[in-house]
Amino acid sequence: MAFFTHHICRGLSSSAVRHVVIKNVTIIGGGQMGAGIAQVAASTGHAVTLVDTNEDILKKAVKGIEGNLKRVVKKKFADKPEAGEEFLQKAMQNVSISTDAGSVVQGTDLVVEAIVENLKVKQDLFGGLDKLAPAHTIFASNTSSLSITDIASSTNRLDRFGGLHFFNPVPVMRLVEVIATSSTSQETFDSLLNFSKMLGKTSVSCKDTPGFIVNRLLLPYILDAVRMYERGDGSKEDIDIAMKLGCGYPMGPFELSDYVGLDTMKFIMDGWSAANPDNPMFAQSEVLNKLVAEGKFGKKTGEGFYKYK
Ligand SMILES: CCCCCCCCCCCCC[C@H](O)CC(=O)SCCNC(=O)CCNC(=O)[C@H](O)C(C)(C)COP(=O)(O)OP(=O)(O)OC[C@H]1O[C@@H](n2cnc3c(N)ncnc32)[C@H](O)[C@@H]1OP(=O)(O)O
Ligand SMILES: NC(=O)c1ccc[n+]([C@@H]2O[C@H](COP(=O)([O-])OP(=O)(O)OC[C@H]3O[C@@H](n4cnc5c(N)ncnc54)[C@H](O)[C@@H]3O)[C@@H](O)[C@H]2O)c1
Repeated sequence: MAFFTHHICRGLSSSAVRHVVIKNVTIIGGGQMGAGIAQVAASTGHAVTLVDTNEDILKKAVKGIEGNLKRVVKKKFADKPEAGEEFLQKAMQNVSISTDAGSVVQGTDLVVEAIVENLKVKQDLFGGLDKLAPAHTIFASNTSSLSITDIASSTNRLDRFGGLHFFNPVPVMRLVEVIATSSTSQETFDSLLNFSKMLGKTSVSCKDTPGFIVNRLLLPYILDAVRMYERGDGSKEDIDIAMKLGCGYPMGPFELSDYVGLDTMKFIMDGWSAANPDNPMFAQSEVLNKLVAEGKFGKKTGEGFYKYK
């Protein structure tokens, strides 16, 4: 099916381009990404339910969202405190939490999944929700590296399934990769593009290929940095400094890996190593495996490549 590119609709009048207006959003996974997506969706007028299996994670997520929004208010409404307070209250009223995904999805327009980077866990989640969500509900995964086609295969709504790959931290990073599979309907694709626009994001699209655009280019870069470090050619500190001062990156590869989460990095690596067993690029990283085995996942656990206070 030929898709509209999101800058040019190929010869069709605007009336032919339809999309579902998304108001109620269920975000599954209250970790780094889910909380960030919830913050942005709630502060742009969407009714958001953040779902996780762990109640404590949900409570921590809501506290983090409120803290981040207070930072936004301090800056954006510096000379309009009342308007700032109203913005904060409205956004927070848009956020609710639940540990019961099955009941929440029965009243939702869009499910955005941001759970652990494991294909079977994602498939099991969507397979169960598919039986409970209304027919019009669109499903989207925030996966970093898995195939949207493979994730969607556990459902019967292949036409209403796509990828929405946000970047960390979601409130700051302006990009969303909007991914259609060969079964995604035009209406679904346009709805996901429109939703991204309503969030204030800039979207790009590409085929449903491993890592989409950014991660397919980011993975080799980070892996080469890790190999350089493992060979003893340079310290992790100097490699980070070199890429920040030499290329203007806000974070070097080791800082970024700690920020993303070494557990997630390992999930991604394991998937790509298994899919490409003969490609030396995806050979396992000893230093990554050791850190993860020791529970050192980076910023989220207080230690990864670096120690955090
Ligand atoms: C190790 C082996 C690896 C094996 C290979 C596997 C590789 C796989 C591929 C990689 C993984 C992919 C992961 C994912 O799918 C894709 C990604 O998300 S990649 C990550 C993209 N993100 C980045 O590159 C982030 C780069 N860093 C930055 O932009 C900045 O450092 C920062 C994080 C924004 C922090 O900015 P600073 O200026 O340093 O610090 P401040 O605290 O002043 O923040 C500035 C500004 O931003 C606001 N802000 C910061 N953090 C948050 C937050 N969490 N939520 C909301 N707002 C935040 C802060 O308020 C400031 O705003 P201001 O107050 O100034 O208006
Ligand atoms: N961390 C990043 O920088 C980043 C960026 C873009 C995309 N992603 C992708 O987003 C997803 C989440 O990443 P993260 O960094 O937020 O992970 P995270 O570990 O911070 O959060 C994952 C959350 O999902 C919850 N969870 C796991 N299984 C669940 C289930 N069956 N039902 C409900 N909740 C469940 C966990 O309790 C946890 O709170 C992954 O697919 C990852 O590849 C991560």
